[in-house]
Amino acid sequence: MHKSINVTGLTLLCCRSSLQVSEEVREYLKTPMFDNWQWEEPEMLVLIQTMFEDLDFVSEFQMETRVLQNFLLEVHSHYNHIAFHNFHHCFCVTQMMYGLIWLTDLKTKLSRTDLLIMLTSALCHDLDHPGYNNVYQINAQTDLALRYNDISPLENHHCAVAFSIICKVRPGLVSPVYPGATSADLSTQGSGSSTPNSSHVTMCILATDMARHNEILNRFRAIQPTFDFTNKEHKEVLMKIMVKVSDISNEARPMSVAEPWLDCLLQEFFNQSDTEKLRGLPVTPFMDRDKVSKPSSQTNFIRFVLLPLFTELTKLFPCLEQHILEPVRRALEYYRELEKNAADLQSSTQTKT
Ligand SMILES: Nc1nc2c(ncn2[C@@H]2O[C@@H]3COP(=O)(O)O[C@H]3[C@H]2O)c(=O)[nH]1
Ligand SMILES: [Zn+2]
Repeated sequence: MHKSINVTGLTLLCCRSSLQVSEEVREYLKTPMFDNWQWEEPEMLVLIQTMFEDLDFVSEFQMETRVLQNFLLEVHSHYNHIAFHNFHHCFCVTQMMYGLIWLTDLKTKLSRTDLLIMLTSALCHDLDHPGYNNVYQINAQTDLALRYNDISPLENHHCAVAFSIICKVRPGLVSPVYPGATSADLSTQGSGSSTPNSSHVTMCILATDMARHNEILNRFRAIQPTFDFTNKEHKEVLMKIMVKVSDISNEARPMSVAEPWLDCLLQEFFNQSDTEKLRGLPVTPFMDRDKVSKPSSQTNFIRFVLLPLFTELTKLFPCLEQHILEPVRRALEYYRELEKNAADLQSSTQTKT
């Protein structure tokens, strides 16, 4: 299901476009206001390269431009042409992570290695997503479910694909993040007591399985009042939370950016539930086109998933209130209003008939 893309052409485009990232765009890229819909995929690759540069990864880890570009091209080619879990989603999650790093001033609180792990995890977190979720994988007894014994089959697969890509483009890019690296960087770039290794990227990607949402959020809630950036466990929970927040952050973006994302998500959801119906599998209720509407999908998701998660992160970083919490509250009001209008319309139609 990989895209057939002319890699040489894309590389050329990358190189050409990299000359054009203005100071203004670099600053805009650091905000949750960023509008992904205005950019083509080759431009997004250049923007991701810019993120690596502006977080000093390129200089700090002596990344060769060619190796970094090869890595990004491999990542790009391993996202599928599907409605939601595609390269645009990968870009948005990575860009939100990048924005959060700047907004929370994490550059002064975590090591460059930790930040590289977080950005790499965001980039790789949905690699080769087939457009059908874990429940489907398990119910349909797919190869992925069989391979991973029904345990986070998709997330384990995303990690496996990430590894295969990283091994392919090694050593330039991954030496600070992965074990077995010969680079002396490993000993100098480490974050205190924690030696960076592959398990950190795996840890972050596996944390995106929503089946583990409450477990991870509750742990963060418990440590949040006494949070200590030098505590290894605290830091790891924060890294997981940052990837999770970035992954489900569409509603923190301007409505003009967020709403088309919801259309994409529902398209993928409905496709899955249609397939479930066709194959006689249990139908996932929140994906069922006969039960779900745009407003009902969002009011529940915002109230029960987004607000509790974003509120907890905002306690640690109060500056995030205006950047992620307020837009999500506005989105809730917007969808509540739509839900109410739809209910009013339905009851007035019923009265007439
Ligand atoms: N209803 C709703 N679900 C979302 C939204 N963003 C993310 N999700 C869900 O959160 C999940 C995060 O992990 P997945 O990528 O597997 O699938 C995602 C969707 O099921 C959203 O804006 N609305
Ligand atoms: Zn995702």
